[in-house]
Amino acid sequence: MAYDKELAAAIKAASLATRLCRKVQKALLQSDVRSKHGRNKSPVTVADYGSQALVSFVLQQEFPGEFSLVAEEDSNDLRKDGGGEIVERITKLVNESLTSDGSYGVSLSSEDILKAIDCGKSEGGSQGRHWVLDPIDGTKGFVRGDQYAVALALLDRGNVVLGVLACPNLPLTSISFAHPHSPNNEVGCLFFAEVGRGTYMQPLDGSSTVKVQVSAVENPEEASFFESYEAAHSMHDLSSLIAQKLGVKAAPIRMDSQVKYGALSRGDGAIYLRFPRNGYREKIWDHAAGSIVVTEAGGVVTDAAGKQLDFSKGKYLDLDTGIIVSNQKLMPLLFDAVRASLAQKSKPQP
Ligand SMILES: Nc1ncnc2c1ncn2[C@@H]1O[C@H](COP(=O)(O)OS(=O)(=O)O)[C@@H](OP(=O)(O)O)[C@H]1O
Ligand SMILES: [Mg+2]
Ligand SMILES: [Mg+2]
Ligand SMILES: [Mg+2]
Repeated sequence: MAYDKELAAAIKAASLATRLCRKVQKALLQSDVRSKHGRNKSPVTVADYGSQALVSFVLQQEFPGEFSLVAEEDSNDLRKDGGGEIVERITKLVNESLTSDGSYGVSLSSEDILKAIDCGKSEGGSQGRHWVLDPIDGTKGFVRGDQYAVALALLDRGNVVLGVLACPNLPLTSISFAHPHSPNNEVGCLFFAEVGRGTYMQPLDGSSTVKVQVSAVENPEEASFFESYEAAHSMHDLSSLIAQKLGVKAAPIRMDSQVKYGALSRGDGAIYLRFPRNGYREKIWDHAAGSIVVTEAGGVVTDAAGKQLDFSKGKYLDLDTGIIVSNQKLMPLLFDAVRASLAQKSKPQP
């Protein structure tokens, strides 16, 4: 089919990147965590950089000459004084991952690594093809030892046409409230979706593949919902008002990153609510892979005004107030509850 070669390359790149991330998460030292310059001082680790360098390198090998990548990280902080040691660590990690795979027979220099990271500087847009990468989505979760994802998607003329979501800490079986976390649960899932062909899930070793579908729940009382782990990333009070209006009974499932989209695509919960605080602009790499994984599993992803997400405008998503995700049956009810809750919140308090 249309994107078979791209899908195979994306699965390969994301799988290699998760090997690197798992290794780093196991041995995570505080010194591996840096604050990004400027905005919000969000954390970034050797694994974010290593994952981006690996995915960028693999995609360039697979698609020489026709390559555009929009990715979260850049090498600016690494090139500053004192960055040498961390670049060496990243280089070692990337080379170890490439050697363990054996496909490319190369050893990259520190400069090759910095260049590979900076290949992610494309602005995207509505023309041609662009890869979209979040090398670690949910870095805060990663550092905490919780959920995170390597999220890779392909845009073709502004539309997401494939997505791969590798979730190294997500149990292979449902995490819904009926089946709470169990320490014996095997973890590590990879979701992939191609436009018109559905969504599939594999264990990270690729040993089997199952087609997944969003939950068929029609009664909101039986639905459960996901939201950001970090209260700073989404207004939990607004989500709980929406849930209350819908009649949702279960407590929210708070999880980092696009793992929420993956879990929703296989029916672990039926609703994902994301309402960033005023002024936060959503980036395409935080939603591209997750959104196709959900829509190809039969779900719906819109902004709070009911409009489809538009990935064709460059690095940012231009959207109304928030992102809501659910199945087709619940969406009209959810949309009404969102509208009523937003109106209630915007009324001056007596
Ligand atoms: N203020 C604010 N509001 C909304 N979103 C923000 C904000 N700051 C950061 N981010 C982005 O959130 C990404 C993490 O996803 P989640 O919010 O789903 O998970 S979590 O709550 O952080 O655990 C996270 O992705 P990563 O940087 O890749 O981890 C950010 O892109
Ligand atoms: Mg980040
Ligand atoms: Mg992210
Ligand atoms: Mg990230």
